[in-house]
Amino acid sequence: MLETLAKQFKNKLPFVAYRKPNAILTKAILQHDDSLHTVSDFTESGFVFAPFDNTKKAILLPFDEILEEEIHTKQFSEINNVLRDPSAEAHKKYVQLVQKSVDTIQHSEIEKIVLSRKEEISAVKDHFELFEQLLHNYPTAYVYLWYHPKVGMWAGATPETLVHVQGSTLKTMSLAGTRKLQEHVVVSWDQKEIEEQQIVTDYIVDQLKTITTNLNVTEAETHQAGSLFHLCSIISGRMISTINIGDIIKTLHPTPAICGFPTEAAKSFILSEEGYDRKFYTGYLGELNERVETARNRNRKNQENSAYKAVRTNSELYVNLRCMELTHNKRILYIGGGITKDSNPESEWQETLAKSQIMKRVL
Ligand SMILES: C=C(O[C@@H]1C=C(C(=O)O)C=C[C@H]1O)C(=O)O
Repeated sequence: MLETLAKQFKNKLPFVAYRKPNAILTKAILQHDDSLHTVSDFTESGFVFAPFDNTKKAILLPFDEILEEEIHTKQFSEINNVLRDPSAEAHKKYVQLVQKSVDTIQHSEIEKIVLSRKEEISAVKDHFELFEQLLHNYPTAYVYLWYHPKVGMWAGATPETLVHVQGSTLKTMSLAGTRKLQEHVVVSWDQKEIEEQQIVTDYIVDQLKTITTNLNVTEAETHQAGSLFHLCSIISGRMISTINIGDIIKTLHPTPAICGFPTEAAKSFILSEEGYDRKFYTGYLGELNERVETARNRNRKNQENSAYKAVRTNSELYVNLRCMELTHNKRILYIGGGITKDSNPESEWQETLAKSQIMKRVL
């Protein structure tokens, strides 16, 4: 598969390759021309790649050609320890921005702001080697490599589901709070992280309660993502009949896990203060309205007969975190974290350093 993707890239044709969490097979979608398709009403079918800013268009790669294969990976080299830390200037700027966010939260209606920064590193490995290393190191993440000649190339290993929809069944996730893996230390959570994650859960439940039935929320549990831990609850339900995946995306994105709360106030703080364009970082990606045939009644004798088959559409979308943009000579890493009234600027900086290691170890 990797050779086919390399050929597609050489011919400047769009593709995406991805492996779902804990899956064996990697899937690839190859587009046969270089047109730039965008989503208009979410009834389209294809692989969606959407930016953080929901006023901007989401890109769609149609399912022109689908490949599926187990990629046997190996660790190429030792973990990359030679990368320099970000500059003192980057540190100072981020700490100041966190302080400004804490001050804003303490003096306004805003409860949470998710701040982020980017870090540029010279490219060493080839794009496909890097993808292989992501696959090798992060079996429980959604690992992807995405390319469009008119947009660029992105790769990531995200722990966060935006939403999965199978027919009318819906499943989403509330993920927040971060701890670094430490040997022989059992993770424990402070009030700050518990509240931070509860803001996300409450928001999702509130957004979904009028458009779903049978809503169920699990207790927050510790969820491991590479060398990090997060607090996570699963929220599931059934969409009412007048609702489609587009309505669900519009109600959920951007969630307080990657934007803040209340959404509009947090978003305008981010757009005016963060000082750079997040592009597709904290956007979402995945299969949109994939048609899946299912046998309607397993007891029927004639299962071949199409009358006994039902077609439903599935969508499986993930939040674009632990990701980077790949240019011919650079890897641009995007990293962030949630700020609340109790955030400590230096700890928030350390959190972004820990998160950046997820990408740095495969560079
Ligand atoms: C924003 C990021 O992660 C999000 C923020 C988290 C936090 O604030 O603790 C945890 C998981 C994600 O929902 C990121 O990884 O860049």
